Amino acid sequence: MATSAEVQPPRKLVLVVAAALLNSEGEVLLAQRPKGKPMAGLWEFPGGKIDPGETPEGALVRELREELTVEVEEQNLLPLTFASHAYDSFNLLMPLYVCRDWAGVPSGAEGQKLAWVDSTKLGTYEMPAADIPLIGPVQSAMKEINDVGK
Ligand SMILES: Nc1nc2c([nH]c(=O)n2[C@H]2C[C@H](O)[C@@H](COP(=O)(O)OP(=O)(O)OP(=O)(O)O)O2)c(=O)[nH]1
Repeated sequence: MATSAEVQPPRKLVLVVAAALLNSEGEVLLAQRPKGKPMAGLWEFPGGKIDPGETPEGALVRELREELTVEVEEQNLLPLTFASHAYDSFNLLMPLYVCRDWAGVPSGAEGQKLAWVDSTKLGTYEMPAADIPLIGPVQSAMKEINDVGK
């Protein structure tokens, strides 16, 4: 006999897209999830859900404009890695892009705090569980870019 736990509907797959914005100081931008949102207070890579019919890159350009007031060209979004994580209520799939070129100065248009973080401090910010495996690849990308700049 099946128990109620066994007949839970399958968790839905939520597609989110995010960016590691890297500045000329060799830092990456993190945004703090605002109060009232799930996972409020945690630090994340800017981005958001992909709307129906959008490409991931199109969604990311839109999200960066809405959240940070910066303009990014799709050609400046370079795929880095992805997060795949089973949260309690949904499965997250989130491609992560590196972006080093944008127009404007990032500001938290939705009231979110922003932090430019150097590679050694990245692990000290509390992030969503899905983001933990992203820290290593982002640090490697930062190191590679900073080494080339020396
Ligand atoms: N942007 C972003 N979202 C992340 C990260 N890590 C992570 O688990 N998430 C999760 C948190 C949310 O459940 C989901 C993003 O959804 P969201 O609610 O912020 O997206 P959205 O901007 O479309 O917001 P909304 O329209 O639903 O208010 O992905 C990350 O690094 N960046």
